[in-house]
Amino acid sequence: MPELRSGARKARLRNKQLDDVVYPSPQPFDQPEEKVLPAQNRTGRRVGAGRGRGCNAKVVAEGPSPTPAKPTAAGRRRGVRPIKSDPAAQCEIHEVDGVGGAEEQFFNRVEVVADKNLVIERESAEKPMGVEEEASTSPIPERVQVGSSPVYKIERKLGKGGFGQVFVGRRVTGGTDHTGPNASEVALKFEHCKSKGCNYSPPYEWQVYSTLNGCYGVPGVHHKGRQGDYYILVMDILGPSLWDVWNSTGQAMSPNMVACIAMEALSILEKLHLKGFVHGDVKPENFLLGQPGTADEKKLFLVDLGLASRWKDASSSKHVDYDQRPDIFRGTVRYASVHAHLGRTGSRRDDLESLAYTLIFLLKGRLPWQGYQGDKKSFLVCKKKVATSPELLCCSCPPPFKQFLEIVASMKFDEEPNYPKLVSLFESLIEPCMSLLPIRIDGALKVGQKRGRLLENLEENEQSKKKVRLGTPSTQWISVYNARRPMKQRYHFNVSDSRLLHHLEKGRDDGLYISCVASAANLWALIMDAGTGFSAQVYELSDSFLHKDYIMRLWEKNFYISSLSGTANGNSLVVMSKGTSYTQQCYKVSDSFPFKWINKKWKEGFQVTSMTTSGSRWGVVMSRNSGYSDQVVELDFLYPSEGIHWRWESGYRITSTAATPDQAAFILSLPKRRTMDDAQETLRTSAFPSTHVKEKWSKNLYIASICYGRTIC
Ligand SMILES: Nc1ncnc2c1ncn2[C@@H]1O[C@H](COP(=O)(O)OP(=O)(O)OP(=O)(O)O)[C@@H](O)[C@H]1O
Repeated sequence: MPELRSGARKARLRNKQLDDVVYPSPQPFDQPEEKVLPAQNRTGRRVGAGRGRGCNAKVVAEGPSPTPAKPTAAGRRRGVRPIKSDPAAQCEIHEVDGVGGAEEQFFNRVEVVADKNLVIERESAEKPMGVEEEASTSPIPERVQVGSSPVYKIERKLGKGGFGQVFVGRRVTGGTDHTGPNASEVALKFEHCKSKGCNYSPPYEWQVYSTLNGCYGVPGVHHKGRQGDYYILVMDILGPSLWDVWNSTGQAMSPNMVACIAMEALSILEKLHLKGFVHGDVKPENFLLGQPGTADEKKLFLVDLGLASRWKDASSSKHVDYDQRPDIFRGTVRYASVHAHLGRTGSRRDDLESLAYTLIFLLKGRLPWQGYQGDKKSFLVCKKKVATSPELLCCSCPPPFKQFLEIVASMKFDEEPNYPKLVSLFESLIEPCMSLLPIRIDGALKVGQKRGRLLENLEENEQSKKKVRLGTPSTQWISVYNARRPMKQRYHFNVSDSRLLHHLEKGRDDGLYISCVASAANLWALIMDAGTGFSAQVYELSDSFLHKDYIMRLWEKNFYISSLSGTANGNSLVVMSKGTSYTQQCYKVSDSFPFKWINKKWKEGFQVTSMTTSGSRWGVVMSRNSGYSDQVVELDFLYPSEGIHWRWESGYRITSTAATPDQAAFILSLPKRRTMDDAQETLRTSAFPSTHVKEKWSKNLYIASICYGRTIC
């Protein structure tokens, strides 16, 4: 079966494919990949697309908890008291340090989310609303005249995307050229004014075309305006897309052909980037050749600027700021860069990574992440991309493709691509006789001329220092250290359930409270501090993740979750303390990282104060009055060192960490009050970092957060 995600998907296949071009019988993987649009587009276009399906998240406000068990005398005045893991005894609370919590407060505080079915909304192959439906109610006009344009008669359909339909427009009078304002034939892109991409204002793409008009490799736009219910763009007519060509040439292209495409695509992207834009949706369907039978028939063009965004601020000319919003995905799953999957602000490196996947697809006919279906598609595809080494992805490809991928996949967010060097990688694959080339490489030749030998050696050294994705997942301890005034800190690791009580009692006797807990291989790690500021502490070891009744009961007694950890086999250790600054708390358990929920709670004044995982599930605790003025998330399939460094530079510090066997998440916070010494360091170690901790202590750096899970690839 072809890779179709829904009936809607079928309907959206290009008319061109269905009507005009006769293909060899399709292979299971030969459907063009569908673009996924953000629910909220930073550029303001296509807001709302992709919404409405796939989100089963429920926020359940809980009713009153059962009456708490009466505290035992033994528990009174004790700072730390365990509650047995025996399920029958789970609700028995042995510690109470003054029972408080009026019902009102209790209700105020309770906001438990016990939903386990959160799916990533952006992944759903939701049919963008708009053109298709509107088309039936508002027929495409027979003649078009917008602004000062000549009158065009509408002829055959050239193509259709999620938002636009493109038709041939034949000039009714005059017009003798092939391209330009005086052309006899033009391409007319219709977008319905009610489509989500327009929302009664001209499509965002128009602004980009206006800024780029005349840019090398971008079709010229001659007129635009509204007629009836449609916004219409009049542009140069082009020929088949690389997707069409790939299909008509038996779904494989020669290295010579793909090398020409690589070089010319790079020169087009260079020009586009020079204008301050990134394309945001580089893929075979968006590269078109010139019209057959014209001088441009071997010339490459890049269309569809609907997802373009600025990498360089128009007024300041500075690079836009780094950010990560894991709920925002823009682009096409098959070709999107890993950073785009993870919701990082688009920059030049993303177009290049998408180009690498495009080239490898054209060459090999398949990418290893094709075939995933369903709500977790984007997650699974991204995971596969991270775990596929350039070596593996480019096996059977000539070496330049692997080199290209290695370079672009390890680029920094604000790094300027070395276009001449990238172009030159493919030179060895080009046939020497220019007139026989399947694609014209005029632009690439100009880019290549800039290249100097000296520069080349310099850059090669730089590249060799960079990390390349190895494709080998690894799990490690991630420990975070904060500078602070000297204090007593103690750690225990490889602690079995039965030894927990012993360590905690010993700590309590020495005036230490638990500041962090973590788990590896179903054994616990405990960090105990003298400087927590807590006045009382209880914990519960439970065979569920997380034990709602216990937490609610302790909330009622003015204890708040101060740390927690889950184990791979579904157990959890919840530590609740008095003496925190928190005034309200809520938590959520979810099957995928609950960024949407976190984002919603941020808006309500909550901040993440602890989080953990159990297998692939996440447990996130958020509190009001946490002492942070702002918070951000770094989420990745490996340790996101670059993102963390960007955040550090902006004053954020890691305040929570958690990792599954697939992903690591970091919460970074901006403290309301800056401390004198805000130094922070992180370590990743295969074994518990016992010797490292001692070294850090000698420098007054103390463990602030620790977890075990996915780090590197
Ligand atoms: N200038 C052109 N000349 C010829 N065909 C074109 C031209 N522009 C677009 N097309 C055809 O129309 C199709 C849809 O165009 P385009 O990608 O701009 O629409 P879209 O609705 O923005 O698509 P998407 O859903 O990818 O955002 C293209 O894939 C191509 O086949």
